[in-house]
Amino acid sequence: MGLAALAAIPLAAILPLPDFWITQLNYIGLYSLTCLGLVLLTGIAGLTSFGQAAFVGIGAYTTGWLTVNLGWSPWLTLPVGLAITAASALVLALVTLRMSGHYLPLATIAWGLSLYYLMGNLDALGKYDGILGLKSLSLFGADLGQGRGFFLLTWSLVAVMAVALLHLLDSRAGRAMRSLKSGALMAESVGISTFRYKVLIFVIAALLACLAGWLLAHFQRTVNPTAFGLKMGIEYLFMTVVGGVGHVWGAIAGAALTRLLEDQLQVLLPRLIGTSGSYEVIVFGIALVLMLKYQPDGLWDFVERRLPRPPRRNDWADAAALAAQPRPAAGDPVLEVHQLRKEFGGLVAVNDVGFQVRAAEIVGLIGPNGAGKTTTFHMISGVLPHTSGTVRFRGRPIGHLPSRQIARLGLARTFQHVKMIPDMTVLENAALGAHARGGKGVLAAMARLDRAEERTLFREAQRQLERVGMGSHLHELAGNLAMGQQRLLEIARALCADPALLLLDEPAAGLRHQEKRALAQVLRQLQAEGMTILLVEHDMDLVMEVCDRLVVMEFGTLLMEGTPREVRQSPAVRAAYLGTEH
Ligand SMILES: Nc1ncnc2c1ncn2[C@@H]1O[C@H](COP(=O)(O)OP(=O)(O)OP(=O)(O)O)[C@@H](O)[C@H]1O
Repeated sequence: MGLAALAAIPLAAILPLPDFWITQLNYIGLYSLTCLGLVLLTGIAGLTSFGQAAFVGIGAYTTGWLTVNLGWSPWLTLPVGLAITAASALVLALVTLRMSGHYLPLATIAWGLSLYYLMGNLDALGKYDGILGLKSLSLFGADLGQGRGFFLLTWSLVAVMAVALLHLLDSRAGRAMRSLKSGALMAESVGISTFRYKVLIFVIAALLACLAGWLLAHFQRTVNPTAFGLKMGIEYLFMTVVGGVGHVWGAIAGAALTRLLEDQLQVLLPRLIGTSGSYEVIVFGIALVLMLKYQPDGLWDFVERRLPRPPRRNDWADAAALAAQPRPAAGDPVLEVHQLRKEFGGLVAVNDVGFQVRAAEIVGLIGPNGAGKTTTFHMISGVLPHTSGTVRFRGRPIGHLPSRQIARLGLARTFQHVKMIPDMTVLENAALGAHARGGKGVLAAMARLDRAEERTLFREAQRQLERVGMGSHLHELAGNLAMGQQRLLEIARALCADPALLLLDEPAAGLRHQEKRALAQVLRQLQAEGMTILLVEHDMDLVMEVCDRLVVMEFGTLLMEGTPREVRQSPAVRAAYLGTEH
């Protein structure tokens, strides 16, 4: 589709379209570039920005000032504009992206407003009159003007950027980006630095806006603050939402629909109403409300749901295997928990608990509801900081490390409430688990230089899915899976990390009898292959069947440790489960 779009551009340029339509298409192309950034920022990463127009302004003013005052070639001003944009976006991202909830959109509004007033008040930038007399772009001596030449350049850039973003989203880095909207917990647990990816996305979106600004300045041959204010920032977001904020092609659909509708309404509405005025704004407002109610995922989502979704072509069957970590020798201590404590205010959720897990052992952490099992899991895996105590993984203290670093050391986990990306396929979800075993970044992905690594990641994902009996679901959307299958997918994702220790939080919850039998089989098979497993589980049949040892907790404290037989015979454990005194 991307290549078809690229090929269609020269064709469109030679069509006998009136100049008016070429101008319209040029505006649509310019808006599309900024909207492409917003797809990544808002649609993929879930970060709302009203400040994109300010980055368009940086691109436009940089080239305006340098070409008019210093006589630079516009082609030299582009890297300068991109550098200024990257630096300012980086600073803004570092300051704002740790903010949660409404604070980020508010910060982008503040950014948009302050840049607008800065541009409008600086003498050097011509205050509110702006900079006049820019030259149009020329390439190899040919003036690109405002017509077909400019059309070719702008739409080539739009197509290249759209294809680059499509490539990016279908890559290791892209999967990490697509995982951001579901919260940081799962992504960090597979070794992804969510903050780093958010910053990257913010900078990419700003660079796309800057590129649009550079083009716009030479298209309009004048630069003034109106085109870069908050109103325009809101309009870019509006276009993207209408087009389909989660889809690359939605950016172009939104820009086209908005521009064409705006233009038609500006002519039609005053005729219908009988007086002139900006009535199109009111119609847009109503349209947006209706759109958000009836088609919240935008125009392109409506189109895409009607397009066939061919399964990914399997090109990884003969890919090389990923390098694996050396396994600890059977019997070596893999996990040592000592005097681990967690206080939530006055509540002691985990009270100086200690136990060990040795290599190739399956240990069950059991206890009644609220005993502190999940909290213990969270502390071991770095999700929650502990109040006191130590955790050692393969002899190394890990208590102070964030979860993504613990994951990278070889500790993988699943969650009590399954965490997967519903609109990614089962295969892609599992491949997320192997994130830390790959290294290709954003640029390699955009240029499709990551295919060899991608094949190794998918080969591993398929292998692990087959290992847990999910080999026939590779291309299904994870959101369509039954609960039991989702849990197996989480286990496969954890296995993709090549862990030395697997923490499974209630893996049998929601599974049917047959699925539980299959799970027990998988766990025993993993153990036979040398895997070490610590699991929290309420299903006593499963626990008694697969575990070598059990650690029993009650009210945050360690009640007893022993073999399943010893635990089954313990009056204290029975009393704890029945809720009687012991
Ligand atoms: N973030 C939190 N803030 C305050 N209290 C918490 C928090 N998380 C857990 N708790 C409390 O800590 C105690 C232990 O909870 P935890 O979820 O670890 O138990 P659990 O053994 O995993 O229970 P279950 O089997 O029901 O999942 C409970 O009393 C719970 O209410």
